[in-house]
Amino acid sequence: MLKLKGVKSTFLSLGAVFGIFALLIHFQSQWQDKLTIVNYLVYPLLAVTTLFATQFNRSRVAILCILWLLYLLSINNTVSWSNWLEANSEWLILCGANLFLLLAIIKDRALFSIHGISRVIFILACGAATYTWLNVSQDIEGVLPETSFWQKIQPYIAVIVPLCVIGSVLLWRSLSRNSLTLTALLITFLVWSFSQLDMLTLPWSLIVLVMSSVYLFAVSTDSYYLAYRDDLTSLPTRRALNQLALSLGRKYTVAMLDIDHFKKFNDTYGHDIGDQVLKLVAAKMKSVRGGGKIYRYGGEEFTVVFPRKTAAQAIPELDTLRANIANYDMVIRNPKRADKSARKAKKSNDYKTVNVTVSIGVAQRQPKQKFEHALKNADLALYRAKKKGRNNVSE
Ligand SMILES: Nc1nc2c(ncn2[C@@H]2O[C@H](COP(=O)(O)OP(=O)(O)OP(=O)(O)O)[C@@H](O)[C@H]2O)c(=O)[nH]1
Repeated sequence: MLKLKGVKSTFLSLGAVFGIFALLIHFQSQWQDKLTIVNYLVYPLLAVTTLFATQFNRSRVAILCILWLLYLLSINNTVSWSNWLEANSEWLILCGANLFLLLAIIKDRALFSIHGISRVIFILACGAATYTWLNVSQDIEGVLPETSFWQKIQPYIAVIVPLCVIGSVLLWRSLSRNSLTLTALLITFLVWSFSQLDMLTLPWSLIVLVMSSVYLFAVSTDSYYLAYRDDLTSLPTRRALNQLALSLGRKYTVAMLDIDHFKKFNDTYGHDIGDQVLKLVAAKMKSVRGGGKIYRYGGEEFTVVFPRKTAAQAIPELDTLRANIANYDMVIRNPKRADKSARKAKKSNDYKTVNVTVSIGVAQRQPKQKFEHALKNADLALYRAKKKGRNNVSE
């Protein structure tokens, strides 16, 4: 299934990178004489990106950088296989595309381990499979019907048709996964194919320089998300909340939200269903109005911060949120079929509907008060909300 975030980030990234290439082509005269600097810069940048990617366990990006490095060395005739590559351009373009597809399918695993060896074997197998395909495609071309339709298609069977298939798979994976690494692979594939087919005419060192920057951006953004986003709910974590606290002004309101009787819920339905409920509550919380910023504080506790808002302004928004959650019939999949979408599960009667309520404690920051103190007051207010019988907002 397509993910809205995946669609957005894929098209934004594609637009940004191809926009940069368009600008580079447009202003060619301005940088032509500085190409030697680019030629020197690209190698250290590739090395830094490889180290950075390895450090953050993004082995696929590290492999990409190593492949680019080998390619640059081969086109500069510094390695022994340069001439062979030049004579086998069809193999080169298709093998490159197959490698990007392979990297989109395998997982990020530590490079310096048994997985590193398996990656090398996969890459060699990719090269061999490409070679076999090019031979087989010649046989296919030989047995095609003599009709004009097949004769028109014939020149494209060996390279263009596989490129279109690979491009479609990469596009689909990027749109449906919301992963910057997959988007970077899609961009790499497009840049590689367009350049090899002479549709993008820029020096390779410049292309690789731009691509290395794209990888650095992808790895650092992914790492930021890893550190500041909660894995289960995708909400920012307590670490991100502490970061926000540093930039808050004098006036703000903090709310602590806790799911009622969640231990009993877990005991009744199991931890997996508890996890699904946490996700659904988090998704519902994202709809809070009034500029509320949502964080997963920990466990089944969430924090909402309303910058520049008084408690009186925040409470109606929080009460609407509380009511929305209480009235929300949550469709829960059977955890054994967690791979199925809720809609499919609904069709097959393999679902149940559950409801939860939440209690919310609110505190407005008092003059000269630190963020931790305001948070503590919100926690005390939450305690009062629980005492009052839960499913309410207390100040
Ligand atoms: N499924 C799941 N459960 C969690 C997670 N984090 C915390 N919990 C559970 O949340 C429950 C919290 O229970 P308590 O703090 O005793 O409170 P409660 O049952 O919600 O009761 P009240 O807060 O008094 O209404 C515990 O059973 C935790 O195991 C999580 O990530 N997933």
